[in-house]
Amino acid sequence: MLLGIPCATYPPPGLSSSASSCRGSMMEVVLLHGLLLLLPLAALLLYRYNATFHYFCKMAFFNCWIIAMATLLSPFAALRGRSVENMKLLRAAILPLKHLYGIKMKVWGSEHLKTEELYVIVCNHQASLDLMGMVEVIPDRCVPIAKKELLYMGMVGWACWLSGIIFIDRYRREDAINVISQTARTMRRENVREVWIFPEGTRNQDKSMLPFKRGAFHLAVEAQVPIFPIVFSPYWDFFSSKEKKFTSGTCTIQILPKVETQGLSSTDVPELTETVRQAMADALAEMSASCCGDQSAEKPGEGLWTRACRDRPRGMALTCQRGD
Ligand SMILES: CCCCCCCCCCCCCCC(=O)SCCNC(=O)CCNC(=O)[C@H](O)C(C)(C)COP(=O)(O)OP(=O)(O)OC[C@H]1O[C@@H](n2cnc3c(N)ncnc32)[C@H](O)[C@@H]1OP(=O)(O)O
Ligand SMILES: CCCCCCCC/C=C\CCCCCCCC(=O)OC[C@@H](O)COP(=O)(O)O
Repeated sequence: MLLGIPCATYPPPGLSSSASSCRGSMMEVVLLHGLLLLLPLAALLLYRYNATFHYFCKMAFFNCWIIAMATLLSPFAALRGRSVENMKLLRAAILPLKHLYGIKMKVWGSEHLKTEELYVIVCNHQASLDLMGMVEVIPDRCVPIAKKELLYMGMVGWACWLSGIIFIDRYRREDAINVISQTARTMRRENVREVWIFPEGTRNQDKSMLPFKRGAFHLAVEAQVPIFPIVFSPYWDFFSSKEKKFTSGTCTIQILPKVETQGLSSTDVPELTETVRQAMADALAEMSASCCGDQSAEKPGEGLWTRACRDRPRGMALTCQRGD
């Protein structure tokens, strides 16, 4: 009996001897089963020895994890309605990923965020893996500002919306500015939540950070709240989407001292933006040199905060608490 077809009637009478074709069919089945066993083995070997395959598997797992968790958690989050409280669920869902990927997170300066006042966080943006670092440090009442496209990612979009994530359309400046101004008004009026923005506006794995968009700085100035710059060390050692590399490694997250915006107005925003970017570029250069042996990152060597503190615009209060 082969695949439910009795050998005696397969092949039909009149063709070659039934015994030899029966043997042939058995061979096919054995080969088929062999192939089915070999495929996972080949996949395992490829995963072990082929960096590109390894990269795509890990990225696929990352995305599947996010989709699965969003699907599982959204119904629970929906019970609460749209609320920043749901960020805790997202956080809990993403926290285990670092263990699965063997990525060690080191956080420096977390004491800076232990304050009752509201603030805006600005952070460099390298890849979607940043989510793993974000959940290490994001304060309880903090929501990210994200591109509108995320909202259309099915359950992921719904989970984001339920968690109070603020969406902007990057290609419609007026709309985006309105959303940011509304966020500033809510911060001032309700005094309830912090905001996390990636001021580069897009993912960037180059050695230096992109020029900063100004929305985050207008937001902080309009709301008259301080800015906390956060810098993630480069992922080069363990992750690169260009080189299709994804291994285990260490990421250091440095929370820099706050930059005050009290008394500043929208005319100070360009200088404020540059001051904060420079401080972050300095921190990134130091981290690049120490974590990844890189000496060529943007303007290294002058020391964290040194330039930002020394060169800050007149009237711009910058609280230099480290290495002043
Ligand atoms: C378990 C399930 C889990 C699911 C998990 C999923 C979780 C996901 C959460 C993670 C979210 C991460 C998402 C990351 C992103 O999506 S990054 C992309 C979105 N972010 C940004 O784009 C950054 C914010 N962008 C800005 O701030 C821009 O400034 C913007 C407002 C969009 C305008 O951009 P653009 O025109 O390109 O450039 P400029 O910044 O140069 O601005 C141009 C002029 O406009 C003035 N401006 C800007 N903002 C304001 C403002 N708020 N008020 C007044 N004026 C403003 C700016 O000053 C420029 O004018 P001048 O040149 O100064 O005259
Ligand atoms: C019904 C539609 C179903 C669609 C399913 C989509 C599947 C997507 C799967 C997983 C999504 C994981 C999303 C993690 C989001 C991480 C945030 C992020 O990194 O966004 C990038 C954004 O900052 C900048 O975007 P660009 O660099 O400008 O690009």
